[in-house]
Amino acid sequence: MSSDVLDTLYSIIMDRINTRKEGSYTVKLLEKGKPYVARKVGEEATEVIVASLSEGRERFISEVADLIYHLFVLMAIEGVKPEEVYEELKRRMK
Ligand SMILES: N=c1c2ncn([C@@H]3O[C@H](COP(=O)(O)OP(=O)(O)OP(=O)(O)O)[C@@H](O)[C@H]3O)c2ncn1[C@@H]1O[C@H](COP(=O)(O)O)[C@@H](O)[C@H]1O
Repeated sequence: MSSDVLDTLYSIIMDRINTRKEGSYTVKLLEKGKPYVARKVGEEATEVIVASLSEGRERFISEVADLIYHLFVLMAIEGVKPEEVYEELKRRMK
């Protein structure tokens, strides 16, 4: 997965948060609050597990994408940029 795609996704999420664009799912999530978004990340992770165990490759890819999107919305709420996570991952590289 290219980090360009992840960086672009994060930029779009930040744009939605800053402009409060009408009809935006990201804004809808934001309005529900951090605990809701955090729970949503948990739900999406569970859906990844179910897809992995019983729903096939395409469904698994789709659920991973859902998880990444919701995780990025939670990161935006926490004020954590993807670069900070990349740095942490790089630090762990052996
Ligand atoms: N990558 C995504 C993305 N992945 C998943 N989703 C949404 O996440 C939801 C997940 O589905 P669920 O069934 O779990 O949730 P739901 O029943 O729709 O909603 P809940 O009431 O449970 O919260 C769906 O509504 C999807 O449309 C996404 N929504 C937006 N994006 C990206 O975010 C950008 C901004 O989107 P908007 O904020 O909608 O403009 C888009 O350009 C995309 O790049």
